[in-house]
Amino acid sequence: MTGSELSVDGVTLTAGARHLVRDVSLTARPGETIGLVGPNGSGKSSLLRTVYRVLRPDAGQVRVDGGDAWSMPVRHLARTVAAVVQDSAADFDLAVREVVAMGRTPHKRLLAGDTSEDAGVIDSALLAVDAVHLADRPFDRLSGGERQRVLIARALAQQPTLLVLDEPTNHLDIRHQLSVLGILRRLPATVLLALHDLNLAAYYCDRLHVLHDGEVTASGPPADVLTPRLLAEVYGVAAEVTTHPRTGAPQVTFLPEEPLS
Ligand SMILES: Nc1ncnc2c1ncn2[C@@H]1O[C@H](COP(=O)(O)OP(=O)(O)OP(=O)(O)O)[C@@H](O)[C@H]1O
Repeated sequence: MTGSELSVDGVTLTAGARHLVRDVSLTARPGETIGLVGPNGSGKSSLLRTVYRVLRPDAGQVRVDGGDAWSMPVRHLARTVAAVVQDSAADFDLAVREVVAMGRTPHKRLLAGDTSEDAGVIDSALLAVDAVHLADRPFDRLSGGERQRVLIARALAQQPTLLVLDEPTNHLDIRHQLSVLGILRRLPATVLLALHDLNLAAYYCDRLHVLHDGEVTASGPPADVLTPRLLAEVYGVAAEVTTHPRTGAPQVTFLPEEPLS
């Protein structure tokens, strides 16, 4: 598995008279982990939808390895881009292993069964998200965090070169948040993910893009982007940013408006 080059050039997305995303440009180089951060309603999910081809931009272009993502044959797109979306309505009447096996579909001929290679990829994906013990359980009876891990395993089994994830740590306990983000960071694939937790974004992402009211207001390495000034402007909160003495990553401490006592 290698990484794709992603280039979002001047993408604008509207709904009626509203701009959900306005003239957004960003890049992800092969193998980079790129974080999209910003307040609720700032346009993160909408922008991601233009990348994994659910919402067509009104203007601008999404290019993957130089080709227009919106002109690619569907099968080629499915072999290239995998998406893990928020609260997907995935009430599959399937066992967990079958859900993960769906990730292999773009690599197979119609109605072909699983090869031993497919089985190995599925096993590795289940192991990566700590879900081997769930393999035979019905997907629709899992907890929110277990489902999320299985959907991430399905995306890993797809072996994409570009992985797009909307709040992948949603529902996950802290151990699984750290392990999933560690796995994503180490993948050779290029990863674009929306995250709310700025400290996790700072630690695991090579670069961040900050969205505010549908526009990118800052881009760069986390230490350059996550400044008290930007956090005040974009989120309207006071914060202190230090460099963590052990991880070397920026660490954001939010300062409540009023002391508790
Ligand atoms: N189909 C739609 N029609 C109209 N408005 C929409 C539509 N989809 C999203 N919006 C609005 O667009 C804005 C951006 O939404 P989006 O879901 O992209 O934000 P977000 O940054 O992902 O937010 P969150 O952090 O809450 O998940 C919001 O104000 C939302 O209400």
